[in-house]
Amino acid sequence: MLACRSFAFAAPVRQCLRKRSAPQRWLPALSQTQVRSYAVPESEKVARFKGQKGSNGKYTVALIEGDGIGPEISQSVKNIFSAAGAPIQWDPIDVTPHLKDGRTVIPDRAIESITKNYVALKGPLATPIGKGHVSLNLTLRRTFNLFANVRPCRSIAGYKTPYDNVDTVLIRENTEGEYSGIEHVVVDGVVQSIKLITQAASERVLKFAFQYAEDVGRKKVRAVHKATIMKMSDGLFLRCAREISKDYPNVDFDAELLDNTCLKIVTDPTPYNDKVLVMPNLYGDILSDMCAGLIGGLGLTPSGNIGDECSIFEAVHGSAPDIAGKGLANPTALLLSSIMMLQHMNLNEHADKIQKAIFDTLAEGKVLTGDLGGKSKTHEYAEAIIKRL
Ligand SMILES: NC(=O)C1=CN([C@@H]2O[C@H](COP(=O)(O)OP(=O)(O)OC[C@H]3O[C@@H](n4cnc5c(N)ncnc54)[C@H](O)[C@@H]3O)[C@@H](O)[C@H]2O)C=CC1
Ligand SMILES: O=C(O)CCC(=O)C(=O)O
Ligand SMILES: [Mg+2]
Repeated sequence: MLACRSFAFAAPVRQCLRKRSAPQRWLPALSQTQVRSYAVPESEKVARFKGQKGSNGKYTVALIEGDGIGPEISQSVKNIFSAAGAPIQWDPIDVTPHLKDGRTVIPDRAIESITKNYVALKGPLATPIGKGHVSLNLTLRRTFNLFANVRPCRSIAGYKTPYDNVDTVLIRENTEGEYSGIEHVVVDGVVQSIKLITQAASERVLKFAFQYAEDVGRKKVRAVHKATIMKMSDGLFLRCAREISKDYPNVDFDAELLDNTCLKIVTDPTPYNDKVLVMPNLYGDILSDMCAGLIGGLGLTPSGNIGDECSIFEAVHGSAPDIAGKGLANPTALLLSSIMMLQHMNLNEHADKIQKAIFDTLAEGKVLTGDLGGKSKTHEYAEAIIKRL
């Protein structure tokens, strides 16, 4: 099983984060080369990706295909990576849970693969409602201490929505908060669910958010909270944010109440383009789906679950049971997550090449899946991307 994991950056990582002067690849790349990058900061790659190239010149990445539309969209990623000559070999793993000592656990083989390979790409995993096993998505995040969930959301050139220039970055605390899973019946008809907020977990995600803002050249970190109501829990998160902000004099800081953030983003998202939003778990879950709605839906938004020792990349969306098995799914969100993964592994040339083919295909607008108003099947869209490589 996993070794004990630190709740803060280890000292050498901390030094590495402070010393770096970031090559600001994320935003400048947009205007200079039209290659749109979803990179996590350079410091994260240096500090976190420790994978070894195999004797065949390839890196092994654990692959969880997932449920519902998972296998269809994973197939698109595999086909496109293979056509692009990306130096990745997949290690397919099964995370079907079983009971051990009364607890839901993921198979050891899956844990070993992710631990050994440092990175995984994950399709969506369905969670039963109200009963059954705990969310495997949350279990993976907690098992590997993937404390920061980075969820960027950018308008797609050529795809018209009510908003033209959305470019939000949301960082969600990923291990505790409202999703701590501590619930019990007090007496019949009375249930209590505990929102756990700790200083350690708050500080590590806040440090990550400030470092991220500095690395990608965003002006401000904004903490999104509801400390007016949850005075102690969100109050602690906010207090930690104010303290951590003092270590980052080059990044401005402010805070906003969650309900006000929702109102403002859907009214005009552009003022959020120079900010990094950081927040407790549940707020990040909800706001990230809301942001996806601004740019054309969940078929388009990627994410990275980042930890000190390994990272798992996945789309923001779920298993989409309403369209599963019909070839209707848009694989772009998982594809962009795989681009984030390549950038995290410092395989930027491959990331740029695939990313350009994706955005060019979308911009041309001839081969699109149904969610974007097109008529093409998942595999036809993937083939159109492959033709452009
Ligand atoms: N990280 C993960 O693995 C996540 C898993 N889930 C799980 O997924 C299951 C379904 O949840 P829902 O609430 O239905 O959310 P969902 O995200 O699966 O679907 C919401 C809506 O978006 C559409 N959609 C999602 N991804 C799409 C894509 N790639 N292309 C085109 N349309 C897409 C769906 O068809 C549906 O209409 C649940 O069991 C839930 O627990 C939900 C969110 C995240
Ligand atoms: O684990 C789940 O069932 C849902 C997770 C989720 O909504 C998310 O990761 O955004
Ligand atoms: Mg969600």
